[in-house]
Amino acid sequence: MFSRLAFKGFSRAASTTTSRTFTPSTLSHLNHIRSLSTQSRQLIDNAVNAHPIVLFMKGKPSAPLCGFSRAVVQILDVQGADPEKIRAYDCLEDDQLRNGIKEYSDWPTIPQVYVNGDFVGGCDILLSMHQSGELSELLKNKQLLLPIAE
Ligand SMILES: N[C@@H](CCC(=O)N[C@@H](CS)C(=O)NCC(=O)O)C(=O)O
Ligand code: FES
Repeated sequence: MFSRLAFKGFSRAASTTTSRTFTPSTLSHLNHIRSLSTQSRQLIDNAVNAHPIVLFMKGKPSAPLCGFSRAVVQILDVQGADPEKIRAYDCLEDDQLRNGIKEYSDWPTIPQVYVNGDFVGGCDILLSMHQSGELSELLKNKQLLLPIAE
């Protein structure tokens, strides 16, 4: 079974400002936004690097709430990825994470898969890598397979 951890600790940053004129006070407001964004980035960075395989998805691995997320869970399962080495985050539980992860990776959608801190891709890329054998090679090289699947 995959483990799941709700992503806590995000501070809510305003995404827009209605002011069109940059006064010292609005600039200070923007700095505030930037610092919160940096904080969010750091939290995501910590999460991405805390486990060999990190999956940002909708729902839980045991109960995905979107077909794309379900497909990625199934691909990792079929590949024989070691569940102990996977940490999944439910982006539907945290809007800051749902938006922040897209900014972090510069990738517009969920699911997102990271291996050893590197962004690998979403559903289409994982599926393509699965079919080509590239995913198998990656997981094998990084020693992320269950012993029986090696
Ligand atoms: N082609 C994408 C499919 C994933 C996708 O389109 N996700 C959408 C719908 S679940 C998404 O994340 N939209 C933004 C959102 O819901 O925040 C992939 O390869 O991963
Ligand atoms: S939640 Fe509708 S396509 Fe993913």
